[in-house]
Amino acid sequence: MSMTMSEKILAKASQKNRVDAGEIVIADIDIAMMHDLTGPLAIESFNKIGTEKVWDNNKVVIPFDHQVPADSLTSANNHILMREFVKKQNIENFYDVNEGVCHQILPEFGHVVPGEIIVGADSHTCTHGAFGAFSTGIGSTDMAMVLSTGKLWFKVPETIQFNIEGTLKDNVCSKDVILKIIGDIGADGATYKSCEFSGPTIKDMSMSDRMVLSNMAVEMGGKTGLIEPDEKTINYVKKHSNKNFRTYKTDNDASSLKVIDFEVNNLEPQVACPNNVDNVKPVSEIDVELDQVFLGSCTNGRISDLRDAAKILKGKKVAKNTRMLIYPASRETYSKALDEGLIKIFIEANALVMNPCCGPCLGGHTGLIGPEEISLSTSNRNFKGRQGSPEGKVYLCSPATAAASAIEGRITKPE
Ligand SMILES: CC(C)[C@H](C(=O)O)[C@@H](O)C(=O)O
Ligand code: SF4
Repeated sequence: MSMTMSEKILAKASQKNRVDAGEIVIADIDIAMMHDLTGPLAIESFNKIGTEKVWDNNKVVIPFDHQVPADSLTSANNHILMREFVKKQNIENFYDVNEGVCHQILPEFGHVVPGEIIVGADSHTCTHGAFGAFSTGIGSTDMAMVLSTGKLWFKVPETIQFNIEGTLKDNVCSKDVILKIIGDIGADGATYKSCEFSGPTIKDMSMSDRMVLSNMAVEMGGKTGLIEPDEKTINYVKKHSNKNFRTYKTDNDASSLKVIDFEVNNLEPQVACPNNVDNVKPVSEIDVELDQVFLGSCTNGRISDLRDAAKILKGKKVAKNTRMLIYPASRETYSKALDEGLIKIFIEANALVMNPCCGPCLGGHTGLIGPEEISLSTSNRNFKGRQGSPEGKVYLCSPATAAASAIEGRITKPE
């Protein structure tokens, strides 16, 4: 009987031959991730449940990334609480303040493989759908139940498949594709749907470009953001992980499947304007002066993103009245950027290169914007107050648009 990729993975995880959209299942969890901001609450709830040991200390992954290194006594105390938990529970997959953004380091360290169920106490856990895993964000109290039992209930989602065709023009990136999709269908256009990205344009994309699409599935309400594994997926996963895995694909005649077609041959670079992710316009329609440009985050802080930006910034300078902050998404990304001479290009352009972490993305650590300031950002959210002051404004774009705009000091088409 025909099923979607999500249905197949949830059926396997709940030991069933078949599940249907709308059905409630109790699934075995393969990976549970919590970070320095959501971990403390999950641990508090876990302690209330009273279970002595986590269900499987090899399946729990704990990265520190939101407030690293500690920027206040509160975050220092959170870190201490979590390090103690790591020790007591004998959690080997612990990544302290030096490693980088959770959604980047999970695949880098081989925790992500196709066909598994991954839950994270962070909404952008949908990023790992790019590897064909059913991966989704959950709350801290749900995480406490997972830590305690290794299981979680899910309502099986229906699927919207975004079938993307066409060749992207130079300097048009996967970020522009996902911004266009969200602009068209709206911030609630895929609420509780399993979003699936497919078609020839996706086949041509690298794993990092695919991660950008999956990462932003939640910004249109998606439960997850899947991409059918292919040779590129398998090569990446085999390089990073020694886990066994199985791949799944959606049957074209699955009854809960809806397909939406997109053609991207003539797509222009896109920008999401304040204060909503679906307030999307082509970059050529916007003319705004910038106080800050942020290149980084789990959406666009990977090595390919830094390369895209460096190509444009090479030999140029960031505009005088604009500051550019660059946060490589992980230590590995930082190290590659060093080897490839990208960091030198950034420093010579007068950009500020920071440590791998979430940075200004959620306005809770470094690089906040003040009242009336305007930020252009390669991250995924731009609601009021997201990067600091509620009177500040955030525009979202691709790394190429960010780099070109930093040089001009205003939102500019990358050329
Ligand atoms: C802190 C965390 C709960 C939050 C999330 O879940 O997404 C953050 O990562 C974000 O991007 O807003
Ligand atoms: S980089 Fe931003 S979106 Fe991603 S996990 Fe960190 S705060 Fe959330």
